[in-house]
Amino acid sequence: MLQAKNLSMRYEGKLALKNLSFTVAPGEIFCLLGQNGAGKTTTINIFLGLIEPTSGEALIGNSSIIKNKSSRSAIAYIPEIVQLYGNLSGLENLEFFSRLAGFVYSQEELASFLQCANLQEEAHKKRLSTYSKGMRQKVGIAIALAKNANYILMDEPTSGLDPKASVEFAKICKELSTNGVAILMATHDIFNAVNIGSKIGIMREGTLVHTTETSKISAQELQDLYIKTI
Ligand SMILES: Nc1ncnc2c1ncn2[C@@H]1O[C@H](COP(=O)(O)OP(=O)(O)OP(=O)(O)O)[C@@H](O)[C@H]1O
Repeated sequence: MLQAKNLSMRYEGKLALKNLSFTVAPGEIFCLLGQNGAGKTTTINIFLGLIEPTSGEALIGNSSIIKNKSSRSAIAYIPEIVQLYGNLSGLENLEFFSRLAGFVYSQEELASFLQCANLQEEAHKKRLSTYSKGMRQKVGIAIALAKNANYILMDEPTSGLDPKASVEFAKICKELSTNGVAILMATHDIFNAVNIGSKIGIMREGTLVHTTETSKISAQELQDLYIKTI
């Protein structure tokens, strides 16, 4: 389980997170919504161990991200634009990043991760520089699969994806969650949040002001609640 326990974060006098607490259990997809500056990326960056909270704790299982750096190996990260090597193919990028995480796979195994991430076979050996944003993201998902990550953090993963790519992305996220992966996703996309998430949190000025299960709310109701809240 991912757990935020009373997280606060102060940047040069500005309080960006105020006593933020939530959990993301295995199999859950928790989508964080909120205006620009609400604190979503700060939350993700704390779980990535990139910044240290001013107070409170970010836990993976029972391990503190700060105190136990090895706990980070269970995490994969999919940013808005997945950064990969443009002159390597999808397959070569996957091989490189898997090795970096300590996993050595055969070419067949690597291809099967790309297949699970829904990257069409004819693209596997093409240079990354020829890939669309959605295709890059699929390589990012394949890397998460190859790392055997129990936790995946995502920051604006659907921004700029066309509707078909978003639907495919939602499907893969749901498959991952069915396999027990816990996903924490920051997004501005209300429709995708309802579609992908199992739980939604609305943040305002560093606090979580609403948490709801997606089964209990429609996209229209969520939009109304969001507008009322922020
Ligand atoms: N490195 C930093 N130094 C100072 N202030 C920062 C820093 N990073 C973020 N902030 C401030 O912290 C607050 C939260 O920012 P954060 O990026 O977490 O918001 P967000 O919800 O992810 O926004 P967006 O939707 O625009 O990505 C903002 O007021 C921002 O200006």
